[in-house]
Amino acid sequence: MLHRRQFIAGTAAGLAAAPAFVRGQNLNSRVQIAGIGCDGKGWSDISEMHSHDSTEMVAYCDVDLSRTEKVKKLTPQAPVFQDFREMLAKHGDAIDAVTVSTPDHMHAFIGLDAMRQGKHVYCQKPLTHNVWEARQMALQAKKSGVITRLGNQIHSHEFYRTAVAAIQSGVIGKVKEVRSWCAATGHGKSFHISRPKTLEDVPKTLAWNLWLGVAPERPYGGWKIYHPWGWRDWQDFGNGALGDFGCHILDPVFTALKINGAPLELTADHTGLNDEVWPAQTTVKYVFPGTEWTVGGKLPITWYDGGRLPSLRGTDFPSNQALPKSGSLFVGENATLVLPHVGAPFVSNGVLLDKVEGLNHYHGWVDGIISGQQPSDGFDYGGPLTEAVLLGNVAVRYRGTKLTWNGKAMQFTNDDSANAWLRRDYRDGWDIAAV
Ligand SMILES: NC(=O)C1=CN([C@@H]2O[C@H](COP(=O)(O)OP(=O)(O)OC[C@H]3O[C@@H](n4cnc5c(N)ncnc54)[C@H](OP(=O)(O)O)[C@@H]3O)[C@@H](O)[C@H]2O)C=CC1
Ligand SMILES: O=C1CO[C@H](CO)[C@@H](O)[C@@H]1O
Repeated sequence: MLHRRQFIAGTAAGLAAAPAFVRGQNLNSRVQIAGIGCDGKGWSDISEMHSHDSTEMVAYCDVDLSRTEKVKKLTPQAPVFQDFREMLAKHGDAIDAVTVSTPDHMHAFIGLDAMRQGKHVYCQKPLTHNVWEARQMALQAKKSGVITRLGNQIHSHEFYRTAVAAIQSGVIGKVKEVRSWCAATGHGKSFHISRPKTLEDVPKTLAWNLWLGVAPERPYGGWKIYHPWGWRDWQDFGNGALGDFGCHILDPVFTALKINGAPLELTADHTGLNDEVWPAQTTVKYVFPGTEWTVGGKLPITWYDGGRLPSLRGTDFPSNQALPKSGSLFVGENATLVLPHVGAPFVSNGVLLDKVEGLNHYHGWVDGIISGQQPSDGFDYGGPLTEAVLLGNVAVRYRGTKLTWNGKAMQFTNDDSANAWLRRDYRDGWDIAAV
């Protein structure tokens, strides 16, 4: 039998073309994973992958070495890098798969490069920072034949799975309309109007240029101005509350109603936008094509964030009953289903729902690599979901204007200027090639 390394070396030439899961099937060993982004959500992604019986964490990468203490304790033998490109170049033979848990602006740059090298990818939500990148991620996953999963772990949670099964059992009838909302008002910076004036020195452990990556240059502002965590509200790095929570809260809507098409049109309203940060409160009215689980040819879905709440309660939903802080209302022909964000779903007519067991989302990806079966929520699904979410932030730039969208052509059809917001200009040396 070939040694693992020999096997990989022997097949490396054909790797990009061959389905990469072939490696996992023939290894007779563990799935060897590298974690990119080691703290914050990265730490939970890494520890969950590590807890699978058939994995080995073989390398780590984080642009800030001060944030790698936990992974060094977890597997002291695994090398730690600051630049994922160096990690893949020097250690790539030992790596079957990667987790990408960096801030959003780097997901596509890293994820595409990894998939082009035949690595399976588990990537945090939203899948990318802009619509074009989401399309490229889905195309590359298909081209490389790798096993992918979006890191919206609640997709596999008992509550979301229960709601999906209930809707598909017909308990509320076909769905007429959906309202989804999120209490978050960004992450505390959505009222800032400009960048910090006082700048702190870059910590010695942090490679600021690598943190910036594809984004335009700007000085390191200080702890939590951008890194870690604070990047979410800034347009160059994150996508505000919609980008942060859309792929969580809209996920059961997409899964339950089998939405796999792009919206037909969308209109946004909000509390104000500058050139730097996303608005504090946003509403996006989408119209999607109807599906087998909806009434008629069109499905309205409305998104609210920053504490805005839906006014429409739907069939039989008592107007004095409080809505959860975040969640979705599925207005059906016969009743309304309320799905709190990570809360037990309930139906307005009091029908008790059959509980569906939750699954380990992270392990589902590893099991997919081992079996060669793409789990639900791969980039073929996470790409379109992310596109829909991020289209909302394009509409935010055209407050009050209805934008019509041709998903297949990836184009707005009634305002060409909006098409410029589908992707960004990449910093010199950080370009992303189309698939
Ligand atoms: N699924 C979920 O429930 C959650 C998902 N997320 C998602 O996870 C991702 C990360 O968010 P979060 O952990 O809160 O962010 P943080 O800023 O706290 O952490 C990101 C980590 O990635 C590192 N990093 C940044 N850029 C790179 C790079 N180019 N290469 C390698 N490492 C890098 C950071 O280092 P540094 O210290 O320099 O910033 C840090 O350790 C986001 O996409 C977010 O949306 C977040 C929370 C929950
Ligand atoms: O996905 C996420 C889940 O919740 C966090 C807040 O508590 C978010 O900020 C994060 O990005």
